[in-house]
Amino acid sequence: MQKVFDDVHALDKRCVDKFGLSEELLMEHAAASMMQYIRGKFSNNEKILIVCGAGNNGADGIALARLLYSQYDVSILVPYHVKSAMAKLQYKRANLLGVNIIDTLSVLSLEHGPDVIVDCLFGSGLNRDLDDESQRLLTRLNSRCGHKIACDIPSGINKQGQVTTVGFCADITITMGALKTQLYSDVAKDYTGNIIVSDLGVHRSIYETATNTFLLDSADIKLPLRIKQNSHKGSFGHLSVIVGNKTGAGIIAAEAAFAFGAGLVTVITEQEVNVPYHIMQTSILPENCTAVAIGMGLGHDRKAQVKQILNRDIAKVVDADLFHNDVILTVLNSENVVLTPHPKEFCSLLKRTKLAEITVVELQNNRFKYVRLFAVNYPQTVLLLKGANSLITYNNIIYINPLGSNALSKGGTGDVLTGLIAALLAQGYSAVNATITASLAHCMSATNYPKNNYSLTPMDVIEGVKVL
Ligand SMILES: NC(=O)C1=CN([C@@H]2O[C@H](COP(=O)(O)OP(=O)(O)OC[C@H]3O[C@@H](n4cnc5c(N)ncnc54)[C@H](OP(=O)(O)O)[C@@H]3O)[C@@H](O)[C@H]2O)[C@@H](O)CC1
Ligand SMILES: Nc1ncnc2c1ncn2[C@@H]1O[C@H](COP(=O)(O)OP(=O)(O)O)[C@@H](O)[C@H]1O
Ligand SMILES: [K+]
Repeated sequence: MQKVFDDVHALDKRCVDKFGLSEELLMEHAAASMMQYIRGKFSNNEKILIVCGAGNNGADGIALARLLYSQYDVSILVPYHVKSAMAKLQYKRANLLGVNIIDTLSVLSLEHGPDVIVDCLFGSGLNRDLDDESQRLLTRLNSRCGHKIACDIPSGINKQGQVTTVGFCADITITMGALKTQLYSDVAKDYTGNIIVSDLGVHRSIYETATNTFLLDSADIKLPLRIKQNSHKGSFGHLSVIVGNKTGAGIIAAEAAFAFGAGLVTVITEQEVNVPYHIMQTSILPENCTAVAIGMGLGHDRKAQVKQILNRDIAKVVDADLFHNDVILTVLNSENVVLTPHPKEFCSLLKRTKLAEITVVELQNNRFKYVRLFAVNYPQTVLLLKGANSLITYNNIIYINPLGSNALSKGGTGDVLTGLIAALLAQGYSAVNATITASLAHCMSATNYPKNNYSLTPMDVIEGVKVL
C-alpha cells in the first residue's frame, strides 16, 4: 500500500523548511530521476524531445535536457516564454551549454520523429483550461510515435483529475515526491500509463507525512487460505444470497462466493431456480447464516422480506437495485455493512441520503470529493465505488484499487465482486478487509486472464479467483 496526497506543495515546502533543502535541489532530483529512467531504457544518441512550459514543470524538463545533453540528441521545445525564476535559471544554463532550443514543433522533421517525448508542459500548476495552442500542441504530440514520458502529471490533467479538453497520453508518468490523487481519477487512467515516484533529495518515507488516502497493490491481498486441518464446512461460514427477478445475478454471486471459500452458500428465492448442485436453496434466511448478499437482480418487490433481512444483525453486502430504494437508509449507520454501487447507483444513494443531487458526469469528474462526502457522514459503513479505479472507503480512509481493467466492463462482473466480498464476510473478515481483498482478487483474476481483453466472462473471473 502506498500513500497518496491531494497536494504535495506542503511536502515540498516541508523539505525546504525542515531539512534545509532548496527548490533547486528538489528540481535537480526530479530531473535526475527522469534521466535515470531514460538511460535505463534508451541507448546513446537516441532522439529526445522535451516539451517545456513556462513554470517549474518546464524547468524540470530544461534541467533534464542539460543532464542528457551530448549523450542523446536532445531538443527542447519551449512554446511560451519561461516565467518562473527556476525556469529562467534552467533555460539560461541549457542555453550556455548549447542545447537545441526550438519554439515550434514544425521545425522537427516528421520522418525522423523523436524516439522519446517528455511532457513538461504543465504539472501541478495547471490552473485553467488549456488554450487552443496548448490543445493543438498536445494533440500533435499524442499523434507522434515514440515513448512518451509525463513529468509529474500528464499535461491537461487538472487538480480534480479531469481532462477538460486534451491531455498528454503517456506511457509512463514519473511523478515527483509522492503519488497524487488526481492521477487516480477514472479519466486519468487513459493518460498516465504506468506511474512511478521519484525521490526528491530525501527518501520517500521522509518526504511523505500522514495521509488518509492509500493506493492498494497486489501485495495487500489476504486470501482466505485455510490453516487448520481440523475443520468442517461450518468452519468457513454460511452465506445467504438473496435471488430476485433477475435470477442470474444472485446465482453468479453465489458461485463466486463458493469459489472464494465460503463453506456453505444458500440462495434465498421465492421460486425454485436452477443452481449448481453445491448451492442450496430455500425461501427464508437460514438461522446459522453468517453473511448476506442482497440487491443484485433483486427488482423492487419483496419489500417486507428485504427490510427484515436488512434489519438482521448479520454482516452484509448491499448492491444494485437497493440503491434505488429508501430502505437502504436503514443500514447506513450499522457496522459490518458493505455497499458496492456503480456510479449511477452511487448518485442515487447520495440523493437518498440527501448528501448531494448530482449527475453521473459530475460524480465521475469528482469521485474523490463525493466518496469523501459519504465517508465523513457514514464513517463506519464500507463503500466501494466501482470504476476504472475503484475507491473503497471506511473510517474516513480511502483505498484506491488501480488494478482493474477494461476486460471487466461486462454485465455480471459486479455480481462476482459482491459474491467475493460476501464470501469473506461469511468467513469472518471485517467489512473493510473483506472489501479490499475481494476487490483485489476480482481485478487480479481479470489481469491474469490469458486470452484478450474482450472475451472475459463472469465465470472466467470466478475461475481466475480459484487460482490466485
Ligand atoms: N515546488 C517544488 O519545490 C518542486 C516542483 N517541481 C515541479 O514543479 C511543477 C509545478 O510547477 P509550477 O507551480 O510552476 O506549475 P507548472 O505546472 O509548471 O504550471 C504553471 C505555469 O503554467 C501556466 N499555466 C497554467 N495553466 C495554464 C494553461 N491552462 N494554459 C497556459 N498556461 C498555463 C502558468 O501560467 P500563469 O498562471 O503564471 O499565467 C505557469 O506559468 C511540478 O509539477 C513539478 O514538475 C519539481 O521540480 C519538484 C520541486
Ligand atoms: N474499465 C474498467 N476498469 C476497471 N474495472 C472495471 C472497468 N469496467 C468495469 N469494471 C469493474 O467491473 C465491475 C462491474 O460491475 P457492475 O457495473 O455492477 O456490473 P454488473 O451489475 O453487471 O455485475 C465493477 O467491479 C467495476 O469496477
Ligand atoms: K507534465
